[in-house]
Amino acid sequence: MTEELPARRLLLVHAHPDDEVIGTGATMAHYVSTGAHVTLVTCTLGEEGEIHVPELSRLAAAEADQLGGYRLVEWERACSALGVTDRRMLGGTGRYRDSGMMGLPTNEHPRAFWQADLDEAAAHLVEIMREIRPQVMITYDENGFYGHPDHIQAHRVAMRAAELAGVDGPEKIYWTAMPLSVLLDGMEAFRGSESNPFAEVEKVDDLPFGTPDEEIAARIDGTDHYAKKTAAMRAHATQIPDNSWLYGIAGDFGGEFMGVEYYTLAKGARGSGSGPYGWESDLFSGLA
Ligand SMILES: CC(=O)N[C@H]1[C@@H](O[C@@H]2[C@H](O)[C@H](O)[C@@H](O)[C@H](O)[C@H]2O)O[C@H](CO)[C@@H](O)[C@@H]1O
Ligand SMILES: [Zn+2]
Repeated sequence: MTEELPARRLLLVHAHPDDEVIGTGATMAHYVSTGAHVTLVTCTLGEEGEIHVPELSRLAAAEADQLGGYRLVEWERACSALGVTDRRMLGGTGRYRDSGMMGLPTNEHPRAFWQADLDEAAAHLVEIMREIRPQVMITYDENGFYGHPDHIQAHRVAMRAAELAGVDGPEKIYWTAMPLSVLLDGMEAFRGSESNPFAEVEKVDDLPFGTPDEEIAARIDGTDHYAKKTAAMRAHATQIPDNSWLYGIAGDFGGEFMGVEYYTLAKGARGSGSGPYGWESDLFSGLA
């Protein structure tokens, strides 16, 4: 199968519809534009999410429980905006359910991803790895970037699958990250602004995420694709309201802020890089 695919193949493992764009949208659009094969695997339909579109409020889990189906459509539209055609739901559409925020009763739902059997869930991903044989995989760190149970489980399943897949698994594994210097710039840029996501944050260490700059391995500049990322964010209207601070960043910083995404390297050898910490500008750097 892989002989029919492009030489460079990137696999991304995300928890909910909208995670793909928020954390890695510019990276996905960038690699699609370079001719790489980009495969997105999303683990749940986001059934327990909020709804920021009032006329859709009755789709909520506590009412019609139809939000998952609606977010599937949002996810398809967002992937189309990014140019990502190979997009899959782990184990098939609806196999694993959004677990809700940590500690909520929804964590105990029988189909909650947080309850998934690790090797059974990983086996679904191994199947995709054996088909695609990605050289590079992107997922979250052990804390799921910010501690959501589905993000933590996505990390565990992705790392377990890479272990089980052996030679068919990725040679390099990256975890999404945000450099502390970028967070500090963001706190400064938003100081005093109306929709300030950092309003309650006294110091950067109070945030559930943030990585020392020297621990970052790659900085992917997808500023050329910032408009695609913004269009993909707009596709996720139930999760990202028009007045979201994410658009505020885009407005103030343009592509510079929203179009650049950062990663730590969890597996594989770092390729050539630049700057004070040798940040790679290509996730496939150093691969044959
Ligand atoms: C980006 C992300 O992972 N979003 C998740 C998250 O959404 C949060 C949740 O609705 C919370 O109640 C809000 O206060 C917070 O602002 C949201 O980011 O968790 C949802 C439920 O598991 C999930 O559907 C959504 O995709
Ligand atoms: Zn998520």
